[in-house]
Amino acid sequence: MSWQQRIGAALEQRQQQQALRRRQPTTASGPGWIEADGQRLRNFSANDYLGLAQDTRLAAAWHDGALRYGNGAGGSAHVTGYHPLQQRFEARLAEWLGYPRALLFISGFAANQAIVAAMMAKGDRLLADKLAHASILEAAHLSPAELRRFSHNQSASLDRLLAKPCAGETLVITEGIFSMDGDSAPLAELAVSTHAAGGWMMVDDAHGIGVVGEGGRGSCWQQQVKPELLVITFGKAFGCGGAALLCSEDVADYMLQFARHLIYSTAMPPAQICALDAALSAIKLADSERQRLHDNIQHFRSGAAERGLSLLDSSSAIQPLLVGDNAAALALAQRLRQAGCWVSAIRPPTVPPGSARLRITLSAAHQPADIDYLLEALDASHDR
Ligand SMILES: Cc1ncc(COP(=O)(O)O)c(C=O)c1O
Repeated sequence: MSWQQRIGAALEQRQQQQALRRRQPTTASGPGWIEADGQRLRNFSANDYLGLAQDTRLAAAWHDGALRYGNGAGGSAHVTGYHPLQQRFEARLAEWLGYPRALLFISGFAANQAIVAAMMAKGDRLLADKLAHASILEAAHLSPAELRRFSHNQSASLDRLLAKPCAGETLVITEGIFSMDGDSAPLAELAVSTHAAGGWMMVDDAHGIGVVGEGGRGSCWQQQVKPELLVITFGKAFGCGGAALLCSEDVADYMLQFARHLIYSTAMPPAQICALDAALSAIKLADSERQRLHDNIQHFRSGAAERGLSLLDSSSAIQPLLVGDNAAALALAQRLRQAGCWVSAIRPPTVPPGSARLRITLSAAHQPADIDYLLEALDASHDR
């Protein structure tokens, strides 16, 4: 088979499965709104849970930062790209979350790849939740360590895997709030099992940080759990981009030697760090936004129940409506778009086969009337 035939066959297969992915240019159009193809739509697909992605405080900090410090970091943090702003912001994050150290990464995907690659060696064992994010599983598949997956959120299933002997080290990985299902991991139970077996725990709290826990400190804070490795990302509630690992002094120093995504990649631009610093200040003060988001979630779930719409069991800002069939999920997303709501259809391989869904996300930027509008549109468009 030639390159051309291989690529053609893969695309054809995706097409036949109604799983071909396409991107559509969109622009933000005011908090909670998006513009696509000249149409302004209510946006129920973003991870901008607190409405910070368009916050002018962040924009001003980014703008001022670029004027003062330039556009790019100019090199890896190991060369000339480690700006004092980064050092200060890392210290601020560490203090906020009660860890000795924080290390910035340019994205959550890069952080997960780097951490798994640096931690895991041949003979080790990586135990990941079945629904762990692609960035974790991708890294795990590339790793020489053995990968086993435990049933979603089932500590008994994790216990069974932990009971098997392993000559090397064990790392258990889960998410705080799951990106596609919106439910929370039983972190305390998983931590007890992991530590009883002498393992370490890594939690990716991309969807919990800023949103849950006292002052937005995330799922681990909320559940009083302190994993050895905590990953937070800044593309969601922080309204920006980038990620950080929270860890011990030794782990941070170890990562600086062995995390190749840190060593061989240009550091985060200082102006972006200015915006992140402003985002952290905003998040610390965002109790009313978190309350509004919580109210929006309650409002949506009770409206969905009244209309007989079956949502997955989630109390987070991620409210999936299971459809099952790929084509049906796409058609429903299309009908909603015609009705003025942007909701993404998520299909395999992002989610398990047969579980295509609408991934509805709510934000503090939504008004109750926007949510009523979506509920009416869902009621009218969804064949149940
Ligand atoms: C759970 C989880 N981890 C990691 C990532 C990747 O983060 P980033 O978008 O910063 O690369 C995502 C985002 O899509 C996510 O949902």
